[in-house]
Amino acid sequence: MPSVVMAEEMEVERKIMKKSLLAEEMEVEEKSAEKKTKKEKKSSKKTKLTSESAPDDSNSKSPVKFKKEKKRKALEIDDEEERSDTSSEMGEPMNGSAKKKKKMKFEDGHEEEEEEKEENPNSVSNFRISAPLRETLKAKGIEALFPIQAMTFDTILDGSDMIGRARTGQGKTLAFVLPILESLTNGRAKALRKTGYGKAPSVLVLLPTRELATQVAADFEVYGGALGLTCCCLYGGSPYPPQQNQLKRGVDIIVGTPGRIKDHIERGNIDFRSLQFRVLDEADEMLRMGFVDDVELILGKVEDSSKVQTLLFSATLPVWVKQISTKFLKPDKKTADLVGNEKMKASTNVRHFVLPCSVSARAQLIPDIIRCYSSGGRTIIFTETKDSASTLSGVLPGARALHGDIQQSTREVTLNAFRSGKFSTLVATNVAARGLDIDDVQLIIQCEPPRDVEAYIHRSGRTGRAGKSGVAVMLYDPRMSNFSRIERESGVKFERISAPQPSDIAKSAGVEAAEKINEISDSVIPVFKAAAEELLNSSDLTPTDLLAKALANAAGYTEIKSRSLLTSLENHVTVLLECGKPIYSPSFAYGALRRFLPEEKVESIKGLSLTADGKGAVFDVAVDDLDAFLAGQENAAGVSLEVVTLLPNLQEREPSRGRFGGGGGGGGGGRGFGDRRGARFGGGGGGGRGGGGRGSFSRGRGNRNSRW
Ligand SMILES: Nc1ncnc2c1ncn2[C@@H]1O[C@H](COP(=O)(O)OP(=O)(O)OP(=O)(O)O)[C@@H](O)[C@H]1O
Repeated sequence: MPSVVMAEEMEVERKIMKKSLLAEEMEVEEKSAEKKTKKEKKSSKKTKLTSESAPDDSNSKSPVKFKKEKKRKALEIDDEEERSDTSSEMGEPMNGSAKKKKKMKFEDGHEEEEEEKEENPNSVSNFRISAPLRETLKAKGIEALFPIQAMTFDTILDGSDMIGRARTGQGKTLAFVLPILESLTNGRAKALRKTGYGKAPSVLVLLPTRELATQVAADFEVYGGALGLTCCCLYGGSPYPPQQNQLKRGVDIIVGTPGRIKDHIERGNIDFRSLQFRVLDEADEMLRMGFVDDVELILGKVEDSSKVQTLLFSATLPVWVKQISTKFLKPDKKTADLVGNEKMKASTNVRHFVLPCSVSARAQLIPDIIRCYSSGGRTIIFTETKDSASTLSGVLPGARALHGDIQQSTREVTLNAFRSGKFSTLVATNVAARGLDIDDVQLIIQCEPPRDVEAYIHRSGRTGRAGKSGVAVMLYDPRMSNFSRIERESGVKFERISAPQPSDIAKSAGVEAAEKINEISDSVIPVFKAAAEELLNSSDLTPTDLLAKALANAAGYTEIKSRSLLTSLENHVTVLLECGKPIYSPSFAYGALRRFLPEEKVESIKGLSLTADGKGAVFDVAVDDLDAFLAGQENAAGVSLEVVTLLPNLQEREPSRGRFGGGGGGGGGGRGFGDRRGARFGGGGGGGRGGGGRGSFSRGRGNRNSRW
């Protein structure tokens, strides 16, 4: 699978932009402002750090700080339009050093370009990060901050409320963890932090799921632990006493889900009088899940919220969340938005595919998708319901399920086993959609288009993290689902693929089997030689054909089944019907078939779709019925049937009526039998399911986790 590679020139330009951004911040730190060139100042205007209102300068500000604020003020971009030019290039994490080209002149007069290493402006050493934290980052392989981290670090450390948004896998967690820890140990919050037995917490982090809470708490434990700070994780489904005891002994940081934290507040276990930071991670999901009342109640427990810094992070921030956030954040909050109004909201490190597949063919098809697209890494499969996660995990070899009905202790065991590579296919509901950061997840399969675009963005974002590449395949049943709204709202241009054919998969299995034969010790030859000679002498097949059968056997194949293009069913083929005149509707196509086929055969066809040029219809037929179909056409003048192995352009389905649109919805025209994996369907916008955005969010706790 080709990885997503960025053009070198873009890379260099991006790094220059990043440099100017950092230089902007460093200017405040050091008094070396004069060294900055005009060019840097100009390009630094691309900084997307925005302020909702002028920062309050009234508090004791050093001249240096004042200068910084003044400068920031000059950069303020208040209107959405200006924000929309947020550069995704800036949003891409980069590691190591930037490279620039240096011209070398040789004695004979010829010149050569040489790449010269330049210090990464986002290098950890360029930030106010103390030695123990620097060392811990280094031990984790982190030597430079990712863009969202570089953009928010000083702002948070200097005391501002902040909204942070960057695409999935770009390091939003450390974007709040690092400045909070520095503030508590060396910065503004140090003086106010409580110490000793029974200390009240300084930090509260709220997250939507237990798994995510555990993960973020682990980061606080690793990095905070290096600074002598303690953390406890509070989530439902686990016993109260250990959590109560930890709170009693005193902790610096509390991470958890709103329901359990609220319960602890009601039991009088948490004292928020010393709280200095509140973080809402995956804020939109938490509010959407019906936690809004709990969140409000919890945040409302802080007596003087003007003294507390509130930070809100997510890869998706629908407008309604931004509106709510005004309740929780101060008016002069800053925004670092690396997505902004850019069209592409999902990860740019992921290849996004869609594949037509009927519900009944899923279990057959998924193992082949994994074989073709997982590059030997881990796969997460998302289902819409808990039931289908359980069912699917039961039929997929070596897969395990994760959803809200599974006991918390089992959920933890499952996730740990997946993380540590004990099994490689996790079938999950949306409990695993947000935030989970698991190494080497190469492939995401979504069994059907999710209900909202945010779910698509977060699910597909479980791969392609921290600058690595990944693949997301979304299945859809052409008769039941439609992905045009997700395509439109996420900005993803899906690559249309059809099911990997068993023969393709068998071929690669054959290559693997042949490689393995070379690894087998010669010691087996004397033992098997007699049988081999006997086979050669008694068979009519050539030695090559016999060896091919032996390889098939070694790869576990006794026969090759075909798979249809429309519904991905085994032992089905896809057939193109033409009548010598336009086919305007599916019923017209059915009518044409009825002219020469008995009703039960017509009823047996699957996935009938009209071609985008309006001249044909395609459908899937059982291999056993194919002869009857082809023989029947002889008796129907003007009708022709042809087995196809590449999917033609199809008309976009009209979702509201559950039928196919007639007339010119196709776009692209022509039959377009292109590359099988890239076979494109008719374009056209299509209304999408229900259309429109979400107007409201649910309140109360009643509905959370109900489906997943
Ligand atoms: N500066 C860095 N250098 C290298 N790796 C990093 C850096 N910052 C974070 N990472 C790694 O990047 C991965 C993704 O980080 P993180 O989980 O914080 O992403 P995210 O933006 O919160 O994603 P999501 O939106 O899916 O929650 C993690 O494995 C993390 O350790």
